[in-house]
Amino acid sequence: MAMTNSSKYTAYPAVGLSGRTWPDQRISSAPVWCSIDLRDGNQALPVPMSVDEKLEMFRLLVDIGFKEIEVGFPAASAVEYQFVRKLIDEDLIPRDVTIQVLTQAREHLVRRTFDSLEGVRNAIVHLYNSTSTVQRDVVFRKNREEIKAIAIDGARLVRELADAAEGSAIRFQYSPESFTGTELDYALEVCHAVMGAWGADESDRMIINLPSTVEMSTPNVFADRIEWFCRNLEHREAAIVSVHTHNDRGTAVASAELALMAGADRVEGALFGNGERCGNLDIVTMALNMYTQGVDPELDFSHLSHTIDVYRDCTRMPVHPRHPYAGELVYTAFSGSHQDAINKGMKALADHDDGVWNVPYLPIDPKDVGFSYKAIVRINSQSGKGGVAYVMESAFGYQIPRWMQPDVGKVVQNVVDEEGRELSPDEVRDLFVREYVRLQEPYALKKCHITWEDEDPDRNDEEATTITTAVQKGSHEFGFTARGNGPVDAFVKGFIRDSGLEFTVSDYAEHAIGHSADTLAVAYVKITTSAGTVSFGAGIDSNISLASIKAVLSAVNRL
Ligand SMILES: CC(=O)SCCNC(=O)CCNC(=O)[C@H](O)C(C)(C)COP(=O)(O)OP(=O)(O)OC[C@H]1O[C@@H](n2cnc3c(N)ncnc32)[C@H](O)[C@@H]1OP(=O)(O)O
Ligand SMILES: CC(C)C(=O)C(=O)O
Repeated sequence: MAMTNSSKYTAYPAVGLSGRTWPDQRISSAPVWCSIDLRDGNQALPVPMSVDEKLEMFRLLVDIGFKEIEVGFPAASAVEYQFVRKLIDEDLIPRDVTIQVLTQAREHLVRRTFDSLEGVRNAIVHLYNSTSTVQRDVVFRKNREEIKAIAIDGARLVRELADAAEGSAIRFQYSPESFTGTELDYALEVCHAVMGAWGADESDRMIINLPSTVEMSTPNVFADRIEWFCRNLEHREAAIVSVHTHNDRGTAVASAELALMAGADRVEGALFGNGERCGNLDIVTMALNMYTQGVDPELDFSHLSHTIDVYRDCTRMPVHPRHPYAGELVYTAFSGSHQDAINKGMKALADHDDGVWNVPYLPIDPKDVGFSYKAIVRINSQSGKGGVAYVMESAFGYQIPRWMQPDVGKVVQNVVDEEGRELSPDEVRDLFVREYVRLQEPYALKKCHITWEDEDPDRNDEEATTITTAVQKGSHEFGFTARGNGPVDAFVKGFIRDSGLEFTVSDYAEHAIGHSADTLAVAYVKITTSAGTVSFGAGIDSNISLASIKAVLSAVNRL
């Protein structure tokens, strides 16, 4: 059935903001971050966290560097209440961290919330009531004044209880919940009323948190709303403007980023975007977006796998393999042209590292978030020569020369096509060795002795090296002695003379693998027959001369 009912939805209204400034702004410093993993994240889980799981998550959030952490909705359940008590009773809150608790603007819930906070050093009490048109009409059946009165009554009670909480420094936060479904002027009116009830001023700033409880518009419209709100807020200096974006349209991060450009000071969100429905703003993504623009996010995600492990354990939620920065496939290229560019980019970086990360297809250095370069390139049927060369070099140290890469790429491509699966790095290496190195048919080198003549100004360089070999061909063994300008030249001359084959070595490269006593030499050759046929071979030996002779023989065997 086709989707023919779009007419039952209405378009979100534009703000009509003139002279908007946010499009020209840049995010140049970290906002105040508030983690809501233990509240909005938790309330959205099929199985909410236990007290122990909440504690494990709390410790992770502290380690990451959050200074404000919404730890729950203490009036909601025994676990929520007990967790707050545990943090306070067992003195588990670092001195530079402020816990935040959420409550509806309802008297019994506010009172219970304050009970949970008894003895706390610092806390933010976060009060909310829904102000949206639809909730006014269908949930509360109250008009604008009556809904505003809920907020004011709640705020007054919070002020009274906070004043009575001796020894505790309580700050205040108010959210006109469902802000995105609320007329802007009305949201502002309610926030002004709450500010008045709390007596917020520059020395005692309240947090006004503007949630896209349901994300309803493109991020630019949300940004317009935030800029409009900041412009029209009386006593802007008495408020910290915070945003709390949801991801119903898949743009929670963009909305929060544009909101910062539009004047917001603070951002609430959760690790990997956990939260109601399609989730909250993903703080990992937003922080790393800032980081990759050269801005210190003041949150530490340098051990992202540990963050993922704790998150999975506590929430029982997976992290999608394509999740920005964190998914297990986001640092991997399977496709040939990407692999080729990454291979060249990594090489360029190694050759002249000026401290600036600039590798194609990799917006962040995986090492900055604790991942290795191991899986940057993986080999399947979409892969190309550059990818194969990258795997061979990064995993095993083989520097396959550019002129040989297309041939090796084709060999690997044929196998992945045939097998219809990914090849592991070990399988790629084994295939290379099988195909180019370990070839004993039809010719196998049995013996090889090389001598050089002493330095002699009258010496003919063309004849300076003498080689004596024994070569097996099937059941027949033949040997030759030949002279040349080096071992390869001497071997080729003798071999051509005795085997009757006609070829020249048209390309040659060599390098060492490993260190000190374990060093091996690898040689690569391309030979071209008199008929124009080309063949590639490689040789490995602790002796570089033998490695190159073996490479020639491998290329001959592959003809
Ligand atoms: C957008 C957000 O994420 S907001 C956070 C939401 N989080 C949660 O809801 C999780 C925690 N909440 C809970 O555990 C429960 O809802 C509780 C314990 C807070 C309250 O539970 P209950 O009293 O059983 O009520 P319930 O949750 O069904 O709430 C609905 C009632 O609260 C009323 N209500 C909701 N908010 C308010 C408010 N600010 N002021 C007055 N009444 C309110 C509703 O109108 C409704 O009233 P009705 O019963 O007369 O129709
Ligand atoms: C309580 C508020 C901030 C909330 O969670 C929301 O509106 O999504």
